[in-house]
Amino acid sequence: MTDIDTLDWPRIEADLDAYGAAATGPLLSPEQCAALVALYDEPEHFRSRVVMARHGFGRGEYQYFAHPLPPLVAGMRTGFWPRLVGIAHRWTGRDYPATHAEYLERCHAAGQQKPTPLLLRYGAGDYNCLHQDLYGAEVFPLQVAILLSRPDAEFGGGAFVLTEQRPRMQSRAEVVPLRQGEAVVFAVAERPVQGTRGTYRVKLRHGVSRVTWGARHTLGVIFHNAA
Ligand SMILES: O=C(O)CCC(=O)C(=O)O
Ligand SMILES: [Fe+2]
Repeated sequence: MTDIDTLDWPRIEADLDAYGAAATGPLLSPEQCAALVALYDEPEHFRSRVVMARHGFGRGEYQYFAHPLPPLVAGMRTGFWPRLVGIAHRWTGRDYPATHAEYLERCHAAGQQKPTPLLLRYGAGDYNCLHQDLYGAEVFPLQVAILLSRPDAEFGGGAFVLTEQRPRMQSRAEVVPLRQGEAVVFAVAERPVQGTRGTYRVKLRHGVSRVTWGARHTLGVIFHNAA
């Protein structure tokens, strides 16, 4: 695994400000990716399973991790946190505590106790409709998704897609190509844009285009908990 602190943070931060999303470069090793994928078939790690077609969310399924989170998953939350709080503060004007553990206390006070990190599994024909991962009033504005499968070797299609809705304008789409073990950091729901007459906010949604063959797995890391 690459140390989160050694990722190219000036470039990631610049991409986040410009596009609302940034690929990190290599993060997890193929062995770590395989170990996370293997967890999917061990139900004791999870608090709930969602079959996307049943809710109109798309096609495919995912499971939310239960407490205690596997160390690698917990490490993604605590490791990314100090690198994201400055950006989140600039975007929202809110102050965030130095550690993710302290932020969880804020989530708990807001009635959001359930862990939100999740493992997603897509097969041929599956896709994830454009959405925002909001689970209550407490929202941390950035999240991370890590591709665990090898594109073009284990699956085809299945692009990570973001759309951005500017006020009174048509939507813009952004595709973030990822390698196995690479993460994308992206805006949960909105981001500020510097306009000529001050700052305005654009709405973002993310999803995954249709997987044309094979199996695609991702680890989703959301920093706020769920009600
Ligand atoms: O599978 C993906 O790439 C995206 C999953 C997702 O929606 C998320 O992590 O919030
Ligand atoms: Fe999502």
